[in-house]
Amino acid sequence: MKIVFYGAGNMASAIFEGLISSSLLNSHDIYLTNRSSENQLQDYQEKLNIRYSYDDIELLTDADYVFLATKPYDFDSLAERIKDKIQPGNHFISIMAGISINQIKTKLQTQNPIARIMPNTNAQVQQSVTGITFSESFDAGHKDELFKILNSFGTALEVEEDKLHQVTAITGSGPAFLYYMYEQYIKAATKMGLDKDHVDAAVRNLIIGTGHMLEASELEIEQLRENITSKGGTTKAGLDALKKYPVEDIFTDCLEQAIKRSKELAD
Ligand SMILES: NC(=O)C1=CN([C@@H]2O[C@H](COP(=O)(O)OP(=O)(O)OC[C@H]3O[C@@H](n4cnc5c(N)ncnc54)[C@H](OP(=O)(O)O)[C@@H]3O)[C@@H](O)[C@H]2O)C=CC1
Ligand SMILES: O=C(O)[C@@H]1CCC=N1
Repeated sequence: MKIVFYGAGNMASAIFEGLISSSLLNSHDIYLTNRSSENQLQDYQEKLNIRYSYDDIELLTDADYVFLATKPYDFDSLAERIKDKIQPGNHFISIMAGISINQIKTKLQTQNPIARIMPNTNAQVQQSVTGITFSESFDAGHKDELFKILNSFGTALEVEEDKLHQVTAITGSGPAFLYYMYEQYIKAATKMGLDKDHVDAAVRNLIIGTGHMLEASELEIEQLRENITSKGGTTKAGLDALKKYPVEDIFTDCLEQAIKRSKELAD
């Protein structure tokens, strides 16, 4: 199999690093290119043994899956770069937020199969939650094969194309929203009289351990929380303080704004 990444930035690298670690593919199945940051490609060649090129004919010839992994606003220049060099067997996989299959089809001037995916950077540790939607021309055999590829770096779920806006906000951007909360928790914790480095390490372990509990336990999240909350105890005191703030409203606003921006990018 030959997989090409147009764009080797934060999201693409999480995917190809996750793919290689999963051992579904080996590094020689993957080719990278970007706009101009050749030093990055050289680093990946040295570190992961992945080949790179700026020759689009070499890249696209015999490529089964071609990941479109630029920022949405760079897609026009990418489309100009490759539209005359597309090969019949190329299946395009866009990770770009907002840009529709129809827009991709029009800009690339192609009838080749196109899928849109919305992964997240947890792909790097094979834990991406990935939404996927297909163009009509994507046949069943290639759909199955692509699901195998996506499931090797997490869990893929097919959704209607117009639902990708929600997926983008909830799980695509989601890690950033959670990281932001953790940052605030660490900032607050460092005011409690402990050494900053210790707090940082302790909270990282707290987050990792809590994630493992979610994975291992069959209990609802609410029940897991209640199991920690003793009557008249410290947790209840802290939670009562937290409940004075409209936490759900804050996250509703956060997700609505992210969905709105995804729709704006589509326009
Ligand atoms: N970051 C995330 O968590 C997620 C991102 N996404 C989507 O992934 C896409 C990429 O985001 P991210 O990885 O963060 O962005 P980065 O800025 O980290 O990477 C963008 C990459 O695109 C390359 N590029 C730009 N123009 C061209 C071109 N004309 N030809 C080839 N390569 C080009 C850049 O190359 P160079 O360095 O040489 O300029 C760079 O390698 C976005 O569309 C985003 O919506 C989706 C889900 C999650
Ligand atoms: O911020 C963004 O637009 C991209 C899409 C999802 C995560 N990062």
